[in-house]
Amino acid sequence: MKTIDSLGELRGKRVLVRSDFNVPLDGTTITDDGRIQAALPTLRRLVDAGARVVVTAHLGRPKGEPNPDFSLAPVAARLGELLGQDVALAADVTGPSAQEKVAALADGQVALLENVRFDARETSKVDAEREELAGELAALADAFVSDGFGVVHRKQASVYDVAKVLPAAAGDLVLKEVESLSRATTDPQRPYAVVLGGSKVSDKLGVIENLLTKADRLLIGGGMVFTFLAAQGHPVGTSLLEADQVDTVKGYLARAAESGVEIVLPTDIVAADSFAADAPHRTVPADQIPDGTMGLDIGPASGALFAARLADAKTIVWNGPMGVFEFDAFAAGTRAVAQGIVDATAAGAFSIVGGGDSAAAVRVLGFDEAGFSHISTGGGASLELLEGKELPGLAVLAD
Ligand SMILES: Nc1ncnc2c1ncn2[C@@H]1O[C@H](COP(=O)(O)OP(=O)(O)OP(=O)(O)O)[C@@H](O)[C@H]1O
Ligand SMILES: O=C(O)[C@H](O)COP(=O)(O)O
Repeated sequence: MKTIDSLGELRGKRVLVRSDFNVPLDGTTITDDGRIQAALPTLRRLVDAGARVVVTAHLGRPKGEPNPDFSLAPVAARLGELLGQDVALAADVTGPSAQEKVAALADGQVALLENVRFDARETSKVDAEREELAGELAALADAFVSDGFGVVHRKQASVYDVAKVLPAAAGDLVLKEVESLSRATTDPQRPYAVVLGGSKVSDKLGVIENLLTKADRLLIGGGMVFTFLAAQGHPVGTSLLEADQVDTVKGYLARAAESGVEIVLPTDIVAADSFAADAPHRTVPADQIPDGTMGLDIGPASGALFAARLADAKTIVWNGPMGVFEFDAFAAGTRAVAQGIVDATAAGAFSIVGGGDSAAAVRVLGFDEAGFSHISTGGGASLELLEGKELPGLAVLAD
């Protein structure tokens, strides 16, 4: 991929940077600023080079129109604190306010455009519509740096189309992510263990198909578990279940058995009466989830089992929390897996944590990031890379 060096002298040049500032918010408070921190090396490098930096990013999934709940204002404030300079926030994406903020930039200053998904053309499936927005973004800059790793799997105007119009390069975060993740895809050291959890079950079930040909062990937790338990004929109460995927999962189990891939499922589950922080709950055998209860975490025996199956692994990929870790009562499984990965890493494994919530869980639960080899800012993006798919936002940066 082309790098920032290929863009030549940057002093006085307007450089458009695509970052991924899709951070978790509680109202207007950022609960985990990991994605902003991860964007700093590229932004500081451009600032130090004297570029006039114009950042574009999205937050959440607003429906193609301005919505104050999805404003990047909290991000502009936090970014300003971290960079040690005021970051002006444009009130629009490419309109008069954006043009005015960009025109006012001095060398080494940074401005942020408002949530690019306030413009419906950003995510349009119609090429001409995305290209039109990309043209407007390009008019604000002389060069483009793609550094929002978490969105490079999206064929969107600010990720993909704009890179075709301006001289374009990959930022330092994108390069670092691709390099680290490729260690798990090209010739991983074995045993290679993948831990999957979270709630985007249908997205991630597809990944399993591909991983069955690559990994030695698949450890399944989080909301993913219940479709597996159902495939084994067990009751799952009111737990998260992809009923139409049960047959597919039966196929995965059969193929794993044939090909010698070990699928590790929880043996106990924390079953709650409702989806609430203070819901009454108890630990039950995984094959006996009582009617009317929902599994919100893997149980303590499963946490220990998962840690044991990670202990001798040499490559570990983890995506998706083991339970609803946002509630204390259901965080123990995620904590046990995180600790298991930290211990395996200390014993020499190469470990990757991917996914917005998984990375946030690591930090919120108090783990030192240095205990993992790589914490990816990408969820879907890192999984698609691990699957071996071509990512539009990377392909467009090819040298
Ligand atoms: N048993 C469960 N039932 C319901 N939700 C669960 C369960 N286990 C985990 N979750 C929820 O899954 C969510 C995270 O899932 P998700 O698939 O989005 O992971 P992620 O790490 O953010 O990856 P990505 O970046 O791809 O979204 C958390 O908010 C957590 O509460
Ligand atoms: O949070 C993410 O995974 C990225 O920011 C991409 O967001 P999206 O799934 O809404 O495209």
